[in-house]
Amino acid sequence: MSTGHSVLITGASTGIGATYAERFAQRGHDLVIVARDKARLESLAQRLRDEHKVAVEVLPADLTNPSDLAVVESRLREDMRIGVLINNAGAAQSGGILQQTADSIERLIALNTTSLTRLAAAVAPRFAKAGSGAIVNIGSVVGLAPEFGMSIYGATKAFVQFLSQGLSVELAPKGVYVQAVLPAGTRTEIWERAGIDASTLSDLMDVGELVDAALIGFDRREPVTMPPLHDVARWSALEAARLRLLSDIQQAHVAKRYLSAP
Ligand SMILES: NC(=O)C1=CN([C@@H]2O[C@H](COP(=O)(O)OP(=O)(O)OC[C@H]3O[C@@H](n4cnc5c(N)ncnc54)[C@H](OP(=O)(O)O)[C@@H]3O)[C@@H](O)[C@H]2O)C=CC1
Ligand SMILES: CC(=O)[C@H](N)C(=O)O
Repeated sequence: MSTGHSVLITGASTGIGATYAERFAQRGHDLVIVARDKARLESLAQRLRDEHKVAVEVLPADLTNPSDLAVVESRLREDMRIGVLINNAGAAQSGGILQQTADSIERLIALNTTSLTRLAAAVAPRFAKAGSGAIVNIGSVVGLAPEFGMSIYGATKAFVQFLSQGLSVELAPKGVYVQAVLPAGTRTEIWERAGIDASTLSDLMDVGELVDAALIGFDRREPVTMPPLHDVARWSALEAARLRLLSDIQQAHVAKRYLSAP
């Protein structure tokens, strides 16, 4: 039997998104599940309806296609039952900027950042007006690691983290919860899709373990949830260092080290 609001999940045909769908269905929420592969969405939907007695609607969309994206945006703007957006759809790309093409880079940015931002922007005014609602954005620890060698992917994920923290500042006072979830390597199809042989990678996290931890962070209303980070004091220290750096920025004059040539 369904309870409470419904949840719209992007990238729900497999991996982290499909696991979120499973977990929210277990919690009794109706779902709207979005991805390109309609057959896979239908089969997941039927299983979740049968097993959990919730309503699951399939909304096939390629989020890099402006007209498909517009349909999902309208749905988020207009469907008053949707109380949670899980902004999960995303992809990675192997190689660096010298190997990637401008078109593949554009597609990656369109999916990982533009679509995620537009969906958040579509739902935020309704949530803010209602004084409730949650937006969950899936980033990655790679967004903290320019050294990792996935510059474009990492940059999209740094964007997701910054956006989430900024939206949290904007929307928390209006009763809207925004969570950034930062997984590390997790066992899903993302590797194969990016042309990376996952069998060469050690220690990938199980997707169920990842999503269960992310949902504990969600229930605690954490602004940033990093399931693979073992010592949370390290995140607090990074945030404190960032704030100290900001407090040393003096806009009116350059720092002394730039007052004379080398
Ligand atoms: N797995 C990992 O190691 C990590 C993953 N992440 C992030 O987690 C999120 C989910 O990744 P994960 O589950 O691993 O990846 P998967 O490749 O397993 O799943 C990606 C999902 O996104 C959907 N998707 C891909 N392209 C589009 C598109 N153009 N339009 C709509 N949906 C699309 C896919 O469905 P379909 O093909 O049917 O469209 C699928 O449901 C991503 O944002 C990823 O960056 C972060 C850190 C680590
Ligand atoms: C680098 C990856 O592709 C991975 N999904 C991650 O974000 O850790």
